[in-house]
Amino acid sequence: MPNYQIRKQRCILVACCVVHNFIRMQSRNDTLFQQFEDNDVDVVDDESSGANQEGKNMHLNDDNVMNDVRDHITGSMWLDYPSSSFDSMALDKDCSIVLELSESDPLFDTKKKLLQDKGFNTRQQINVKRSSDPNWLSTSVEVMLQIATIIKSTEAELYFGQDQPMESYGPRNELEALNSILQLVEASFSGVCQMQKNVLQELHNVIVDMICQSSDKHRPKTTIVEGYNSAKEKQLLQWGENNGVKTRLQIAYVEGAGRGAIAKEDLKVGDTALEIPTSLIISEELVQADMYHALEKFEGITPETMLLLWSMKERHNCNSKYKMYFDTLPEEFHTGLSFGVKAMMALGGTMLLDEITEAKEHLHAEYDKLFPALCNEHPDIFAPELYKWEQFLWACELWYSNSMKIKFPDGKLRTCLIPIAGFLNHSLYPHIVNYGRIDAAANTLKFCLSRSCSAGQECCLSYGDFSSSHLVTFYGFIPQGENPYDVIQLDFGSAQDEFTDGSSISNWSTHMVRGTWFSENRNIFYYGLPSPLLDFLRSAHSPVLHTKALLPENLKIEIEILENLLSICNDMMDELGDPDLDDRKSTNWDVKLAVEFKDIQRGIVSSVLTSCHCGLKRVKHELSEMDG
Ligand SMILES: C[S@@+](CC[C@H](N)C(=O)[O-])C[C@H]1O[C@@H](n2cnc3c(N)ncnc32)[C@H](O)[C@@H]1O
Repeated sequence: MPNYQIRKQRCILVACCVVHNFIRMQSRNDTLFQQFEDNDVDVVDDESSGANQEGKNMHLNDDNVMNDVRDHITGSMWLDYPSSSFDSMALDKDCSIVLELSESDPLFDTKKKLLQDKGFNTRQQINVKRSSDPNWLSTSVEVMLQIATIIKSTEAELYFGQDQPMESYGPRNELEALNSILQLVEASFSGVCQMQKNVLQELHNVIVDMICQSSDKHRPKTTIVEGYNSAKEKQLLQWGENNGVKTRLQIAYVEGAGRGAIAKEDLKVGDTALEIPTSLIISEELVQADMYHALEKFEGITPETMLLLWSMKERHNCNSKYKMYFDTLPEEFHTGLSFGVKAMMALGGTMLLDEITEAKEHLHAEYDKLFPALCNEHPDIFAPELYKWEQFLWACELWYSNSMKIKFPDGKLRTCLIPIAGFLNHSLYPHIVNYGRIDAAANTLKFCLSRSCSAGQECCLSYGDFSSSHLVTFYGFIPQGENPYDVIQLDFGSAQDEFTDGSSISNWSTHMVRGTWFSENRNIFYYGLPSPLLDFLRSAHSPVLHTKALLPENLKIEIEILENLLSICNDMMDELGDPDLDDRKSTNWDVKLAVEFKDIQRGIVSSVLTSCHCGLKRVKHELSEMDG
């Protein structure tokens, strides 16, 4: 078990006759993702699990600075591996495509149920054959997309996607699903007859068109700041190119996001925007023998912690191979871990306050385990002036906000810093979603486009399916646009174990809400609210099987559960309080971020309140019609 666990969110006791006198409500943003991503890593590579790595895997070891707050809260930083779910997707001889849900998928049961509900099997063959139907190709792709969307979905996407159109799974999911099908089609070209090749080519074109259409819907505005002096960044690019980096990106200053990578030319789906030789990647191999031997005595110390301590020293080494890289790094990182008192106060009423507080406490405790012991025992290796708390925090912020987990050809996952790739910013509508695997043949790390990027446009990655609270804590920003991963988790305590509803697609162990603007189904029995939550509340009300028939007894239950949810959300709103005008006027980066975060939380809760009110109105109206 990880050594760092976020304390559960403060509880609000909600008077509720429905669930045995009370429901304990907690809201927490990140637990879900921690669970999911940790699983994701295990699925990608069993060999890389801590058990098989003799204490060298940062995910599963106990005493690790970087294993750390971020991982223990929500998994990795830029973790973005192609999921194993599609490993068995294959094109058979008859030119039909087989999509298969991997049994090792951590959400196998939930996805299987959902696939079956939609009339698919976990191994589904789709015939791609010409027919008299003029839409034969797009129809096939639509079917594949439906299956791929489910296979590629995260827990939150499944939770909120139930009883919603497939588009509600979000743009990242859609992009990943389409690209997965595309990769399969591309991989199938060799060894097939010309007729099949023609079909595959047409299929390829249809998928690329769909990706382009989806991209046109989601074009976030980025403003490039003119006149930005990027001498250091240019030098780093030059150094990279001299050492084998191939790039079709240049560095510019992007309003609100610092430096970013801009396409130098039009880039198409599948193009490689950036290619970094493995020899330039900063990974655990760089920790010198003397430092390694001094550190290995610390029980459970991981390669990631060693590397972090290495980077604290290396940044001051004038002869470092990575001097140009270190020179481009900021003197200060503005992540949640550096929030001052005012910003923390501005976060009052949110879970983020607790999360950042605990993250800081954890880092302090980790620092105290290592220092001053290391400086006293090995002053030649750990010069005290390089290992002060502030420098340690700087290094933690560097690794949290700039590292990537990379899978190497030996099958191991390593946490790395990647010069130049470190300029890529995150987007909810990313251009690059699959990265993180060294191409063994080329011995490089490639960043290939999952959607096109025009010359002059910023090219962005997906760092992961992160909530704003995670992004604020470890990266220090809130992304542009509506973040579908901004969820508020509701913990109903023991009531949750007691009232699981067998009729839902899965017995969800956690319940949550997010902005109801993402939802399209506002009918009675749905209200724009997540079905698993409503089903849970209904079962808690009475354990009999509930139907969605418009009957007075059902509508009375609807009124009770909506009033119950209203009460929970009203309490949450009270906790958040009114916006503080002084905070709003503040020009401090951290207070501004805290205010923005709190506004997002208010927006989510307020949307749920509105949905409950509208739902209640409709149900009461329907009931009065029946009575009349
Ligand atoms: C890997 S670095 C990307 C390069 C960074 N912009 C720079 O100037 O060095 C990650 C950091 O970039 C910033 N960043 C990334 N994506 C962002 C976004 N969508 N909006 C605002 N800031 C972003 C955050 O400060 C984050 O900690």
